[in-house]
Amino acid sequence: MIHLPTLIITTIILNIVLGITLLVIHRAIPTQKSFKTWALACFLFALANVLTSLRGTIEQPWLTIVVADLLIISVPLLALHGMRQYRQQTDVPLTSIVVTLVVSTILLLSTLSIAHVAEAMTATLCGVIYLFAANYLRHIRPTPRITRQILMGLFGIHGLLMLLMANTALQIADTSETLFTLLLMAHLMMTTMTTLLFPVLAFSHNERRLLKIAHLDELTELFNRRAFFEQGALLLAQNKQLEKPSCILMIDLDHFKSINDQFGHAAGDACLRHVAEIIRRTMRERDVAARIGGEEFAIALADVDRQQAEMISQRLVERIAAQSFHFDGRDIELTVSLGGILSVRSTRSLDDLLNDADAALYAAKASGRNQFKFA
Ligand SMILES: Nc1nc2c(ncn2[C@@H]2O[C@H](COP(=O)(O)OP(=O)(O)OP(=O)(O)O)[C@@H](O)[C@H]2O)c(=O)[nH]1
Repeated sequence: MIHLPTLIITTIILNIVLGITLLVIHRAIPTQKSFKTWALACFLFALANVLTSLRGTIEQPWLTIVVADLLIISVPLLALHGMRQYRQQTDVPLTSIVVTLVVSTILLLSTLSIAHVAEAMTATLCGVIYLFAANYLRHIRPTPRITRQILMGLFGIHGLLMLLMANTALQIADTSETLFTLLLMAHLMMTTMTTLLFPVLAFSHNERRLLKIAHLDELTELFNRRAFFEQGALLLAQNKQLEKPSCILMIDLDHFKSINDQFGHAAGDACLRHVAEIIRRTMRERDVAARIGGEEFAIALADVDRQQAEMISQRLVERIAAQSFHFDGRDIELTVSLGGILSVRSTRSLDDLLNDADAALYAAKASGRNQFKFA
């Protein structure tokens, strides 16, 4: 079993190294202030550990408990602040940090005489902030799902662990030091892994952002026409290699001109975003969905048979018709027509399949709209 002093020294050294690493990254990309914030969090964590370890040596509880605990609380606060800076790419007000630290100071001063209660309170606060941060990560997009999920998991575990630490601190009299050391070790591992993952999150986020500029339709954030031809062709090639059928769907809003005329262009844009969102929610990870023209969407489906393709098409048409759309307090009736083509041997080009899907779409329009047809 690792000794508590060894663990604390390891924590201090590791956090200083991590902090320096994050500062180096910040020097390389000075516009990303979040790295400086995360570096500060590491240094404060190291300092907090120095102060905490002095608890048995110097009789200055305001320093070894109040200041140390405030530093510990500021660590998840700064991690969260860095994520907010990252998401918003602007200066983020420090209000929430200041308010939390002021409230914490008051609570710490009032519980100072009962050290375990102060410790439990600090751990509880940290736990809650980590859980909040785990939830906040859901909003950082367009980051790859896996990076986000790992970080969310780490923050979540970290939050629960801190709550467990709070509980342990309250019962410290009957709890062995071993459990506390174990918890501290897990806490240390979490901090290290989270800090190491921040740059990964940031770089993959940046890469996604560049990808987004080149490949995404600005209005709907689905793929644009060019990206559809690239990604769709790739999917067809994969299907061909796996000897799986390929399916292309084309979707066109019904009477969209009259929606624009009646409710205005902004309402028309909102309708397009609404339809895109339903498409996004209906698609699976490997499907390729795009806005390929003004009010025209195309989808290449991965790995479906005729029955599944028809089920997806029906679901899309029905969902769009069923979900009433409101804009500026007014109800807009929105339906789409859908044309599909399923090529069993997948030897045909994307262009070719799109033409057939377009013909089927035309047939769906001719048959009265708000329906799907397959070629
Ligand atoms: N708001 C908005 N309108 C667009 C956009 N791109 C194209 N449009 C409009 O979409 C309308 C398309 O109209 P049409 O091609 O006549 O088709 P429709 O009225 O939907 O009729 P059907 O397709 O036959 O049901 C035109 O009025 C375009 O101005 C866009 O990005 N935003």
